[in-house]
Amino acid sequence: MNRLNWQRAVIKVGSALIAPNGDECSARFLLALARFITISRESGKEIILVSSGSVAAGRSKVKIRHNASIAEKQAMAAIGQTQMMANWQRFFDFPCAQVLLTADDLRDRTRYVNIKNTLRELLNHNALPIVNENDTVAVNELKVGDNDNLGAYTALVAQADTLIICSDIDGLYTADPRKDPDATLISEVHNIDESIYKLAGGAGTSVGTGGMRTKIEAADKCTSSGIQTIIVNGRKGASFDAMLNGSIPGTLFHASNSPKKARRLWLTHTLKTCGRIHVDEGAKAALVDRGASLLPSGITSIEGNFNQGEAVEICFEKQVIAKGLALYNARDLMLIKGKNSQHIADVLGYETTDVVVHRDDLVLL
Ligand SMILES: Nc1ncnc2c1ncn2[C@@H]1O[C@H](COP(=O)(O)OP(=O)(O)O)[C@@H](O)[C@H]1O
Ligand SMILES: N[C@@H](CCC(=O)OP(=O)(O)O)C(=O)O
Repeated sequence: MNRLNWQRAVIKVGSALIAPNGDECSARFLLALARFITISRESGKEIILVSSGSVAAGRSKVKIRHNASIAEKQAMAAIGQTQMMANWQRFFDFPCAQVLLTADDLRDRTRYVNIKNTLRELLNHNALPIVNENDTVAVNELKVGDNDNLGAYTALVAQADTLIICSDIDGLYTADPRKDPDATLISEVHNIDESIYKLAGGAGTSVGTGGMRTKIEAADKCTSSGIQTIIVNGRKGASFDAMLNGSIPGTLFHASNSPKKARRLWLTHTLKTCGRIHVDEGAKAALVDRGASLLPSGITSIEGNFNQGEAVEICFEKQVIAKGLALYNARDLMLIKGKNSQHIADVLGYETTDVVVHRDDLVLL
């Protein structure tokens, strides 16, 4: 029997739970989930929500007599998004924070780093980040397109260890149970291959966009990066009671590695380095002995012309001691090297963070 073990989760909630009638938000299926979020947070766990439902929530406010055009759907999203956020906020005493993203934001290195920093800061300040696609600007070419995959990207950028997809079905079945009465629930998946993808039909409900295929795609992205993925039935309060007790009520997609190990492998072997940061003895000791982040004060020189978010080698006396993602580009680092972090804004006119390489993005070699 698998036990649920997690510390930082992204919880994806589908339109079918937010707006079960296809228009207007409802508390009906969210109370049990809100309780799960509150209790989990009280026990020290971190949660980021990825919430669908803006189009469904705004549907009744945009009167149409035909199939909705893209602009009409974008208008529905603009109206529904604020309702969806307000609907969430009424369950919690802590602040809900709206984060609207497009695929373009996730592809752009600088924006990716900014998203990551913002999510980290929101969690540090005890807020509940609620992510959705920025539907009013995301035309087809710029779209992630469905919130299951957006949930996976969010889990990756937030370095979560778990993605929980709350749907209107108990988990992954051997076939779409709405069409095949003999379909049975699959409680765990160790390896996502073509045979798993073949089990999924198309989009399930009229308000949802993804169906089971996009949930498998999301699980595929996450598990290969060390993030376990669970599909549960968010319509059943019992699903959340079970998870609070450490059980897994739906389908568990096992992670191929621990997130730390997967990230270490990715940082060490997959990422191409674009430059070098040379550090002094104090910075080396901080990194190696204390597992600290790299501050500008310990930097002695810069090599190469790397951008923010690119991988660099960190060297002490010409030896590579670590590899990590730079939070400032080479040009700006030349200006702040050797300086105390509190002077970054004075020198550059802006400050993204007070560290140059965060310890989460750093691997010792
Ligand atoms: N093999 C399968 N197992 C479970 N559900 C499936 C399967 N294939 C297709 N589906 C459909 O996927 C639906 C869930 O997707 P969707 O309606 O997009 O939900 P959500 O709004 O939660 O994202 C189910 O209701 C079901 O009809
Ligand atoms: N951004 C869209 C999400 C659409 C979507 O993926 O819906 P779902 O399949 O219910 O998760 C919205 O808020 O309506």
